[in-house]
Order: sequence, then structure tokens, then C-alpha cells
Amino acid sequence: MMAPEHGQVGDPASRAPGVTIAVQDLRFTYGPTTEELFDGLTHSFAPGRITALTGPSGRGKSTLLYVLGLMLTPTSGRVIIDGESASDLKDHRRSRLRAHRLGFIFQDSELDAERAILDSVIEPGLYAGGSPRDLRERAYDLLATFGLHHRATHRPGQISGGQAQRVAVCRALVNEPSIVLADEPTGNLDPDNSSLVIDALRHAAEQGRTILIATHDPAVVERADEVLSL
Ligand SMILES: Nc1ncnc2c1ncn2[C@@H]1O[C@H](COP(=O)(O)OP(=O)(O)OP(=O)(O)O)[C@@H](O)[C@H]1O
Repeated sequence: MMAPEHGQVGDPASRAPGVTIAVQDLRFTYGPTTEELFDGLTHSFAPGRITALTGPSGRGKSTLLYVLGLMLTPTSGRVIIDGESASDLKDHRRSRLRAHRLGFIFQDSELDAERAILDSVIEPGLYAGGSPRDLRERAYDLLATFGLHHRATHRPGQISGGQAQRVAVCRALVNEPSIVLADEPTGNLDPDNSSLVIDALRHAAEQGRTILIATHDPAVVERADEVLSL
């Protein structure tokens, strides 16, 4: 496993695996008429580990990923990334942090139908200001790692659902994020494809990344290092 590195949060030069993400006294409500979620949750997610977020439908698994991903602001409590209170940062620093430290995988990731797979994989890197040439190289390497390099020039319509989810993993990893947040990444996959996606996330964890997966899939739970039930 790669040694943890520490740098200023949100500084692209210090982008590296090995970052803890935590919540402290977390509460969230979507509005005055909706129920409060998380009941003051305090929890720390360590690098190099996969945590499965489980629990009945509606308990807030997806919402927790959005809060951890700094797309929703806690009603009270904090998100702490690498020791810094990330949820209190100004918008532009939160955006930088999101672009450089966090990778996202959503269920049924919608890849742009008009774009080649490779271009979809590099897109988050372009948003983060990366060099197209470096990104293409990294994207090819990632696709190769997950057995998809021969699909680089294909369109999403030409690949299977399982392959598309592995492309989504590549897309989430292209910025070499410290933390990967995945929402039901195996939701609609058969056991073989589900297993390949879990392998891909396991590989990312072995590189020292912090992996959180919201899931109802027993296969994910079985292979997680830790289970947090909401
Ligand atoms: N945009 C929204 N506005 C208002 N309420 C919302 C919104 N999104 C989700 N909710 C509500 O917040 C609660 C938590 O939803 P969330 O999707 O996070 O749960 P979940 O545990 O991921 O569910 P599932 O297992 O079904 O995916 C639910 O009661 C849901 O109806």
C-alpha cells in the first residue's frame, strides 16, 4: 500500500491517496417538512479500506455520499477531510477539493452516448485542469487495468452494462482521488460483472484510497472491510 501523504486540502500538487474522511455530529434534512437523517452520526473512514454503507431504503445512504462529496451541506455537524473541516470551506475551495480529492461512481452511470469511452474517462480530469495528453495516457492505463483498453474508442452503446460500470470506475479514478464515493455501483449487474466492479474498487483501496459504497448488494457487503449500517 502506498504511504499516506499529507498536504493542504484542495491543493492539486498534494493530490495523493491516504486521506481519512470523517463526519462529526452529522445531521441533515432536505427541508423543514422532511425527516432528519443521520441522528448526529460521528464516524471516520480510513484509507485503504472499503466501507459498505447499508440500511433500509430511505435511511440516507445516497444522501450521506452527497454530503461526504460536498454536494450537500450538513444541517449541523461537519465533514472532515484530511483533518480539515471541508463542509465549512468557501465554495471555490470545496469545488477544488471535490475535483482533486474525490471520485464519484453512480448507479447506472450515464456515459455520454456521443462520446468515445476514452473521452468520457478523461472528462473529470479536464474539469480539474489536467493536461489532455497526460489524462489520455492515464485513462488508457486505467482501462487496461480493468480489461477495457480495446474499448477505448467505442461508444457506450457498444459495451455491456457491466463494462459501462467499470468505465465509470475508471472515470472516478482518473484524477487519482484520495476518496471514492460509489452509489450502488453493482445495482443492476449480474454476479460476474458485480464481482469485476468490486475487484476494481478493491484494487483502488489497495492503492491507499478510501472507498465508500452505498449498497444493498450482499456481495459488496461480504467483501467490504467495514460495514456501516444507517
Ligand atoms: N432531493 C430530495 N428532496 C427531498 N427529500 C429527499 C431528496 N432526496 C432524498 N430525499 C429523502 O431523503 C431520505 C433519504 O434518501 P436517500 O436516497 O439518501 O436514501 P437511501 O438510503 O439511499 O435509499 P435507497 O436505499 O432507496 O437508495 C428519503 O426519505 C428520501 O425520500
